[in-house]
Parts: sequence; C-alpha cells; structure tokens
Amino acid sequence: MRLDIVTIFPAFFGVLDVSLLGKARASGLIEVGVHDLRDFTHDRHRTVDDTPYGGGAGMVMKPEPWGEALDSVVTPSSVLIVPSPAGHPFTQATARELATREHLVFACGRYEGIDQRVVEHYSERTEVRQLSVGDYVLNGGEVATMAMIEAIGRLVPGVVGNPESLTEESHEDGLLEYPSYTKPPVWRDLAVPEVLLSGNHGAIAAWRHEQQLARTRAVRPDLLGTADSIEER
Ligand SMILES: Nc1c(O)cccc1[N+](=O)[O-]
Repeated sequence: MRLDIVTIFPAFFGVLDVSLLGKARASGLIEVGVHDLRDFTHDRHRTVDDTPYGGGAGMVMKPEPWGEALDSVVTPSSVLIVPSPAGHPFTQATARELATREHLVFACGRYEGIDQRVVEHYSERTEVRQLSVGDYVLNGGEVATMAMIEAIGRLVPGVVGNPESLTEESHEDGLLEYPSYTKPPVWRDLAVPEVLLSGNHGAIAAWRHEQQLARTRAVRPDLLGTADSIEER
C-alpha cells in the first residue's frame, strides 16, 4: 500500500516514522509520501488561501495549488480522501475496506476548507471520499488523517504481528470489546473475575460475550439493532 499526504504542515506527520507504522514503512509494507502544499505555489508568499466568494468569516484554500499538488500524486486507481466534518462517517468497516486499496491520497484542508471545485474536478478522474472522524470541529484535516492512517494501516496484512489480536477489538464484530485483566489476581482489594481464572474456555468466552453486550447496551446502544438481534448476538 502507498499513502500520499498533502498538507501545509508536513512536519506533523513525522510521527509516522515511529511505532507500528514506522516498522511497516521500514519493511516496505506501507510506503508514505508527505507533500507540502506550499511547494505547489508560485508567488513570493507561497499563498494557499483567499477570501470566500459570497463573504463570510475565514479563508478558503485556493484550487490552483491543490490541483498541481494532487496532479502530482493522484492516478485513476487512487482513492482521494478528504477529511471533512461534512464527510461520511469513518468507521471500522471503512478502515477495513480502505486497507484493501493500493493507493490512498489524503488531502488535509485547513481554514474553512478547500475550494469545492477540487472535489468536483477529481471526482471525474478518480474515487473521492469525503470522510469524517467525528462530529466536532478540528482546525484541519491532519489529526483526522493520522487517525484514519492508524486505523487503516494496522489492518494491512503483515503490519500487526498477531492477526488474531485484530479480531477481538471494539467495533470489529459490531460490539464494544470486553474488559481485560492481567496479573496480579488481586490489586488494591480488587479481584480479577473468577471465571477468567477458571481455565474453562467455554465459560470464559460466554462471559466475555456477555460483557461485550452489557458494555455496548450501556455505552453505545446505537450500535445495536432491534431487540431480537441483540439476543442473537
Ligand atoms: N471534524 C473535522 C474537522 O472539523 C475538520 C477536518 C476533518 C474533520 N473530520 O474528519 O472529522
């Protein structure tokens, strides 16, 4: 998989050289290119924004630098991802789907966003996905891009050492994950649930599933379907 990121803050993505994704890059499983949008400007001030047509507060990112920057990386087989509060929700299912694609390009907008014609132009040439990581306001697309890259990158085959660890996580099966415990068996008078020490794998699996259901009902009832489908889970 190759990732290309276009941003006015390229240094923000230095963190991609460490941790899991750093290893994935070193092993060649994931290639990453970070591109400074200002390198695609031609004026002395390296201008990337201007005032909005129709008035209003803030500035809008100009289409010209974006066109030159994206032309340098986007191909017909790319997926151009534009993080946006107005985007479709980015979920674990989205991450799983995007982890199967060969080339993802992330366009990190700032200010009031990118001139809409950029999305319109590239929608004629490749797959464009406007995606949101949450219903709150960020100053730009960089944090959202990092979250998406982490969620997607860890699902690329070979990135996570033990693929088993990917199957028992929140949202993988539509439920929140069960609580986890490790040694010591008692800590500050708090004991690990007996069933986990029983060695009875069937009872442990049943307890964990019930914990998933209880947590999901309590914290994220929106993830559950109708009442009967809850019982089926
Ligand atoms: N929420 C938000 C934003 O305010 C700005 C850029 C991207 C996002 N997002 O992906 O959710």
